[in-house]
Amino acid sequence: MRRSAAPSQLQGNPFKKPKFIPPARSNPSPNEEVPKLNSDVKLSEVAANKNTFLQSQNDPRICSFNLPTEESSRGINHEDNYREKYCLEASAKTTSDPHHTVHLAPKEITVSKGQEEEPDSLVKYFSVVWCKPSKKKHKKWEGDAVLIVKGKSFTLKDLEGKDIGRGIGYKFKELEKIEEGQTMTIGGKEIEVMGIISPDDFNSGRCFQLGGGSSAALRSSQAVKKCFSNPFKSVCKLSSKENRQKSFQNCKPRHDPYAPNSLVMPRPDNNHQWMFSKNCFPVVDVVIDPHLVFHLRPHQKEGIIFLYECVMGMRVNGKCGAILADEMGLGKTLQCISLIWTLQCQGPYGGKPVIKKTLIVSPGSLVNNWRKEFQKWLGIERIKIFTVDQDHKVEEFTKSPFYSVLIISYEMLLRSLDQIKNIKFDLLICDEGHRLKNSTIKTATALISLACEKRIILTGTPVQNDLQEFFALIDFVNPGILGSLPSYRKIYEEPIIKSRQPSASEEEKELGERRAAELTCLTGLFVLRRTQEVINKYLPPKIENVVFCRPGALQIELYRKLLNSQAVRFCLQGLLENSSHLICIGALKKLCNHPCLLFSSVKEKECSSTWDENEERNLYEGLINVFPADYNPLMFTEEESGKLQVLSKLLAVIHELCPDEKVVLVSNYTQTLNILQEVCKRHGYAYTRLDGQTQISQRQQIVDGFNSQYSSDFIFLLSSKAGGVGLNLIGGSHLILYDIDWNPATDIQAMSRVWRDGQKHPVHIYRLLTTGTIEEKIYQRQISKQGLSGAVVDLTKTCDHIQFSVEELKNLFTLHESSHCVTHDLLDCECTGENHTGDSLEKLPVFRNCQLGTHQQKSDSLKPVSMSQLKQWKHFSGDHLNLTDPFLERIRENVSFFFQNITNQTTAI
Ligand SMILES: Nc1ncnc2c1ncn2[C@@H]1O[C@H](COP(=O)(O)OP(=O)(O)OP(=O)(O)O)[C@@H](O)[C@H]1O
Ligand SMILES: [Mg+2]
Repeated sequence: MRRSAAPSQLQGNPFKKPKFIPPARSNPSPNEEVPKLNSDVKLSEVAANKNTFLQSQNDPRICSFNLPTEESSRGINHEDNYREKYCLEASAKTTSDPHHTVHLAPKEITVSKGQEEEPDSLVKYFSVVWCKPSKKKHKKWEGDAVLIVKGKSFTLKDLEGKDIGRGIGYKFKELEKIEEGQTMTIGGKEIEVMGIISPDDFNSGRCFQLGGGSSAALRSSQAVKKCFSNPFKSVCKLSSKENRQKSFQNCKPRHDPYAPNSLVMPRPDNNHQWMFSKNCFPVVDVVIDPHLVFHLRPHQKEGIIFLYECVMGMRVNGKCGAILADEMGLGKTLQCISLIWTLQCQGPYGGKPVIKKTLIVSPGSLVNNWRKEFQKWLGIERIKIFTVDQDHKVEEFTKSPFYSVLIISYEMLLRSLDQIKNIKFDLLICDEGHRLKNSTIKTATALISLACEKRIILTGTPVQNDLQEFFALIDFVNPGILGSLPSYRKIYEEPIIKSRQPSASEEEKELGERRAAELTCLTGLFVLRRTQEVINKYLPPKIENVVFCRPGALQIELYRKLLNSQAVRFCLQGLLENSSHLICIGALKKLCNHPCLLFSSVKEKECSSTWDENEERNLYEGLINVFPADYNPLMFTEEESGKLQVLSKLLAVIHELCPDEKVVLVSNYTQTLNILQEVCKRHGYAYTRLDGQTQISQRQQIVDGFNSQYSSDFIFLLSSKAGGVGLNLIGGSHLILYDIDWNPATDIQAMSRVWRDGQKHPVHIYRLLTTGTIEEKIYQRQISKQGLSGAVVDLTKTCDHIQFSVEELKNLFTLHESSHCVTHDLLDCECTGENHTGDSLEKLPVFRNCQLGTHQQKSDSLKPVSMSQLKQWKHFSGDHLNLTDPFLERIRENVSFFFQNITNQTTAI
């Protein structure tokens, strides 16, 4: 029989070959069975939570069988090596699975009408080749497939996971006897059985990775070949024997690996040496510059080892990408700088540098922050940095031999793509790289087109909430590792999503969980996320307050009027266009910030030509009459807004009690910032401002100015959406969130700007909400299950993405005038607001602080607090304030309720 087109026929039968080798297992001996995951290892836990299927990405129980051997990690024995510990744990838990059939509980075995024993639960899997039925002796096989036999029925799936044949009603005995080499006609296709697939290989999806064009084994072998032919060619060329001998003699580590506290990178194993050390250079220890090590936090040392292993292709065979998804403020920048500096000066083979040029792409507002961080950690002499801006073009970098690092914004990158493409970069770092989650957008396409193999994405946002976005990020750093998008969808996304439906069968649930676990395992090798807790101990205390401000009399009157408007009533009857409720919500939010904002909007609309047709007419009608006849929005008063009154008093007390401290004042709206700015002026507070309109080139200057101890600025006005991401505002130790966003990520991003490394003072955070209004509802949504689930951490998600039922809209459009705090009413708390000290914190489960452990998702500080966590906070009504907090004391008469939580309470406030 002639075998032709099926890929497995060209490569031989994969199921007769050694099984799929997990990519990072770098040196399995040829005869060694690759350990499979023991089902005892509770992989199902990983997927149990619908939204957290990848939460244990780096769970050592799953992945650590890929960790380096004792020999290969010898060099880092000066450090408390977290991996060694986990390696042992994992080896005890891994085992090979000899079974090829799945026997479910015997009670499921049924007897058919014909009394033929027909256990429906007995499922077998085979690798097959198929073609259309023909009488020809020499078959022309058209493709590989997976045959799934269950009872009397079967399904044939191609290697992209699509069903290509189905049949029922076969004789059980016929199907039972299927064996290797057998040919048969089934479902209109002729097949030949090539081998048996273990349930484990099927459930994990590995059988789809083998044999086909997207096979992981094939991919990695291709990648190996590619790397082998070109690994470090550009940086370590040797011409003559003489040169080589000379170089060999000079092969010494750049820094002493045995010095106390030295940080030494893992040595490459034999397999790596065979692939990459073409000139057979001796292996030399790569040692991080002690100057840097002195400053590094333990998690940063681990992060550098992780990044090193990834980009060196030591974790995933032939793949050199990584995602560092540490939470905000953990120092991703410093970890990358350490990596760049190390690879630029050193390498494991003869000490030759691994990289020459690095490209860093970041949001415009962070370009200069990168430069500053390089200077901060390495000084100006060690490394030459080039930042691209209006006056410094890429050409300058190209012409000069001095620069080794190019830093450019995403926007500039698009403009200079042609020049960038002509430069050979050995390392590409994309800061705030979650923007590449959509591979069709221009920036992503541009970056994908760059030839550089070593790619790192940095992001403070977890990457695993949306399976398609996850694919885009993974495929960017390690192209092809998850196969093609269609096959990824069939093999991972569809079963995982199906398994989360309430209607999913046990079988579907199990399959989804196994696929999720496999995906986790595969990607966890090069995705690392640690949470804020790892640096808490280096930070000063943080006092977080949620402050419920009583609305002003004018606000209440206007609020009632808006709720009685025709527009709101139509919304509640479902009579208006889809987006009408957004207009109503927008108006209520403006009113909460200050009535003058609403006044201006109404006046603006009245003058607009579209006023007559506009739905806003239904909303605003009669509203102007509620304002005093001579109302002038420019002459607004603080008393008209509950929050503004509180803010004004807060600023005064901070100014008075802490004259050396500064305040970051955040709003999502430019117009509101204008009001806040006016307040600063009226009180004579020196301020600086950064919003969407601020020139990118000026942003770092503004930040530096504020952070400087010599600056006279008291207040930093920040539009969080416009420029909050990635900024370090440690000059401020009080942060006031003036308004609330639907997306908790926006608020959390803003709040993380001050409580970070380098902060000297205790940090006070005030979140202002107007009691009983829509702001409370938005807050409740943030902290409720509904808000906590799903991709709440995605900064791009806006209110437009939220679907509201009429019931929810009714709740949104209700003003609770008599409650001190609707949020507290909802907590099921028995206290009456008399200085409740919160439920015992001991009752809370103890969460591990990094992804390498369990419960990672729960301790993720990017998640807003939950309702039950809020109940643990101290809380009290304004009337019962009985704390020594002088700041709260000063605002109590305008506040109906407080929640307070203190982290790191080591020193008195
Ligand atoms: N080991 C360290 N010692 C002292 N300060 C540090 C250390 N590591 C980082 N920092 C400082 O902490 C601040 C935050 O670091 P960085 O900007 O790199 O955080 P990040 O992880 O990129 O956060 P984000 O996700 O918000 O961008 C910076 O000012 C940085 O200089
Ligand atoms: Mg950053």
